[in-house]
Amino acid sequence: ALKLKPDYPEAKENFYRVANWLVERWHFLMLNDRRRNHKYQQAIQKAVEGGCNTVLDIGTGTGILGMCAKKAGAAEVYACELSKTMYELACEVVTANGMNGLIKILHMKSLEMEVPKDIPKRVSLVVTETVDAGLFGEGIIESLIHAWNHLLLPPQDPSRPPSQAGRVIPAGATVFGMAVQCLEIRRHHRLCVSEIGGLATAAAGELHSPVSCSSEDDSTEPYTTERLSRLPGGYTPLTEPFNALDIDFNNVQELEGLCSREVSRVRLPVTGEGLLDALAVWFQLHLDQQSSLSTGPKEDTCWEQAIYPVQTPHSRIIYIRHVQPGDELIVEISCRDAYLRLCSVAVARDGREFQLCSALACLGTEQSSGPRDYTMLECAEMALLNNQPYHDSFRRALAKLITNLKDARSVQGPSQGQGLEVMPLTDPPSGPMDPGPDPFYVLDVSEGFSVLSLMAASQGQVKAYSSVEKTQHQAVLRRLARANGVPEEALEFWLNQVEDEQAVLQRPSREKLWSAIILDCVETCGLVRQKLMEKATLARCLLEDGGQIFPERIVLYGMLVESDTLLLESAVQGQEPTLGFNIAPFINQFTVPVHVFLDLSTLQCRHLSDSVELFILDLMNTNANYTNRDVKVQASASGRVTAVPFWYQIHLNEEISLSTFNQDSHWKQAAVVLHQPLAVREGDWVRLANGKSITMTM
Ligand SMILES: CCc1ccncc1CNCCCCSC[C@H]1O[C@@H](n2ccc3c(N)ncnc32)[C@H](O)[C@@H]1O
Repeated sequence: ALKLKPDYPEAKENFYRVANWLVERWHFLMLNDRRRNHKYQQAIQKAVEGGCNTVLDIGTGTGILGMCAKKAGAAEVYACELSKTMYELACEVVTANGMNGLIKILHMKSLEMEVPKDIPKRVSLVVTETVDAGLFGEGIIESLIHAWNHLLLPPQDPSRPPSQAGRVIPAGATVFGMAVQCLEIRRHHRLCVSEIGGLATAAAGELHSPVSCSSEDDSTEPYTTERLSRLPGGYTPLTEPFNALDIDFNNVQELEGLCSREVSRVRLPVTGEGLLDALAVWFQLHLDQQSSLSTGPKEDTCWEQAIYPVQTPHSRIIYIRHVQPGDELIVEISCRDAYLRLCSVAVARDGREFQLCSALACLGTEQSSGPRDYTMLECAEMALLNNQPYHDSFRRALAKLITNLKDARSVQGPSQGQGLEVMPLTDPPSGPMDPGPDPFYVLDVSEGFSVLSLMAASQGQVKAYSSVEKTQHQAVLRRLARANGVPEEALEFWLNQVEDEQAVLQRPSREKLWSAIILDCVETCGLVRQKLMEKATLARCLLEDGGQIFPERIVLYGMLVESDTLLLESAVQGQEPTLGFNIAPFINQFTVPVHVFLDLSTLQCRHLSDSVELFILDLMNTNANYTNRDVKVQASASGRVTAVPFWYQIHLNEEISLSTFNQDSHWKQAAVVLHQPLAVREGDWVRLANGKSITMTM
């Protein structure tokens, strides 16, 4: 589609989504990390000069480590890469750097490689950086066990010359952990509020995010990742960093023993007072005896840390999770199924131990007894639930609308049917029950878990339709309804009755129209949802007189910033960071101009302008939109504009609006990163021409 109509916005947006998916953002960070590249190059050079002259690069990515080995003088260099996109890219890069035919690149996973099928004989050196923030997440343990058993010469020992011995770079790793208090982490993993939008939340029961060490079901992952140094609101260390694990990649017995190693327990003196929200984990990668790379929160490293949220039964959360100096935190460390698992199992105080989570559960040894006693919400759904201003704004806007409609009715009497024949989705209540005043019909088409329909139903005289689909989530809403005195029949689940989303926007019953339709406009990542305007246009036709869609208007704001951080995450900055190898033009094909999931409040950047209104999406009458309005922005300081971050003011009605850029917001922000930074002097005017997705022409 892009070739046919290059400026077709939808296709462009989809291409960027695909590019984002094909090549992970860390490739840019890694290749721009000149220190990391230089350290690997030094270690490889030393090994090759020390006699390792046959090399295998596992997970070559763009091929940079393989090329280091070749350049260091290795006789034979092999590389393997499991991603097709990266494999093809590595072939181009190696050729462009004059090493075509000198490095044999295989499109396969190292575990499938055999001697002599894929490489003629065992190699004396394996180099790899197949690690993620939790160290083992890219399968390095499994890869190295296989490499030692099938691809590497036997390890160094005095009886053999170095050229006949095998070794690995990195030589090993030291894993550190630290207990932290951090509100930003807490609000993504547990319910922190006892009331939202006028609804008491206790009846919701246990709510957990899908990040947990203890539960067996595969819908969870043991850890999530965060850049601790960039989290809004920061974090408070509750213990000193502790050594969680040491691993020697040159000792295959140790590698094989890792997964069967019994669980180790550490007792950590609590050194700070606060709520125990999570364990943060990072590591030092020892490339060889002399040099190492660290992913710690204090380093000015670009890497994230692994985060193990403390999942404690809500009932016991308060007095146990609040720790203070003098307490001891007991943590279990295990490597079940090749993932590093850390679990805070108990707090020791005055000689007694208070369990945080059932120790057995931490090991997943106890079979999950019966249906789990909690409900799983995505992290973004949990953060939304904790966003009180969001729910209060909706509650006030809904109340205002219902009041206006009641007043209008008392003036003109009950609204007559429009007489239009439509496919009835739910017949109005029939039978002896007193018809009472006609209810107001409210439809919530939010994505994912949303309590807005229940908030509408709790206004009274409202029949609310929720688009919540999962039975577990519907059960939570029903429990909340009962606990908050909302009659059962005031809340219906819509998607169970209709086959497709299009039908969702049909009329509630034979002759009724909707009083309000709640749309979900902005994705958590910071972008407007696709097809929003089409949905709004359809929804508007289904409103009764005086009815409203929420929000009625979205205003997009942006500003000019100078941010090296965003540049380093978006494109390789020339040949210098990549040891002089010509890699940038190849990997930069996958640069995407729009960066999402940003925490703009903590992004290192210089503001080069005030925030300005970029464009308006008027959902109540689409033809009022300025789709390609030009905006002029005046530079408030001199510098290089590298990006235009943007966010939204969501207007529910004339008086009530909420921003997607504030500390309670569950939304992250997005930014357009310029292809070429633009030098500006204070006072310069910059023209931002924006189409559907903001493009920058200056
Ligand atoms: C301080 C390092 C650091 C710390 C914290 N966070 C990130 C980093 C940076 N490292 C990220 C690399 C992570 C991705 S691994 C790099 C490339 O290797 C490929 N692969 C992975 C396993 C594998 C295999 N067995 N056989 C062949 N290919 C394999 C992947 O397809 C990927 O393209």
